Amino acid sequence: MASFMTPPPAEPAGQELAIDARGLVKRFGTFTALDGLELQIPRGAFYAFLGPNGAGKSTSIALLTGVYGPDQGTIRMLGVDAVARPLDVKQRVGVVPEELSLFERLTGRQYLTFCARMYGLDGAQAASRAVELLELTELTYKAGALVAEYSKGMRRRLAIAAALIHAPELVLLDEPFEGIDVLAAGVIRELLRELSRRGVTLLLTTHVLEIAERLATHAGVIRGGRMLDQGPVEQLRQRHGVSTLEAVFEKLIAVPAARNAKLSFYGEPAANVVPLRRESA
Ligand SMILES: Nc1ncnc2c1ncn2[C@@H]1O[C@H](COP(=O)(O)OP(=O)(O)OP(=O)(O)O)[C@@H](O)[C@H]1O
Repeated sequence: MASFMTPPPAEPAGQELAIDARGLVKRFGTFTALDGLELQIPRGAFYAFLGPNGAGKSTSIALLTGVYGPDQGTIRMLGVDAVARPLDVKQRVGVVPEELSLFERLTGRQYLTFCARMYGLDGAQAASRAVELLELTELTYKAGALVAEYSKGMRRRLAIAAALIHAPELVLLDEPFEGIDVLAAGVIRELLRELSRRGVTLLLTTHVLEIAERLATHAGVIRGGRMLDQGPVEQLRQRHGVSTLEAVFEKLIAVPAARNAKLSFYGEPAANVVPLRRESA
């Protein structure tokens, strides 16, 4: 596995938070997207940041990474005030945004080398990390092709490679599995697991709770820009008296009424149709 992924300096367990965001408020005009959000992620955690569509996950990531400033609240990342010293934080954090914007007229290899140089790596280091990360994301065969020629899943994998190029201590991934086929998803999952084993702190948003279930040590569920509950996955399961993260999610988020589909303009179900297996409520 990646030779440059040296673990960050050891911290006494449970004593320092990689992300400590308190009372975050973000408004877009009159709409309040984040409404006093609390987000605490211990160093070394693999944190699944969960919530329904529109809950405020991407907005939170935009605030954590300095895309927007908060209207209220504080953000400490890796012990640094991220609002006052955003550049110090950026050097140590990797980000895979949900909406990718890559340089289309570079090849995959050139793009990664460019990102590495932006983070101050020298030419030789940049080139060798690009090669290594192309391999780790199964993109070596596309290294010489223009990004414009990449499929959606390949772009997502390239963005993941780019986020790791400076060996960040903390990586934020907004829907990294979106558009990725099942085989590539396995590759990315193992890469994230390996980063986690090496002490890198990870924040992952995903709507695929099975992925969160398999990877996360910690989780937080938000809705309407507020944290409903967060903590180690085991504690969350116990607290809500259920055995899966999915069940924790469903207990916290009211099941939408739309789930009991009624189709008035179709006829009644035909008598001879084999009923589909009903999902458990
Ligand atoms: N630039 C913006 N201007 C106005 N409203 C915005 C803007 N960005 C986000 N919002 C609103 O803020 C809320 C939170 O959006 P956000 O994208 O953070 O949700 P999310 O949890 O990431 O959702 P999804 O799971 O669908 O990606 C939504 O109601 C959204 O419509």
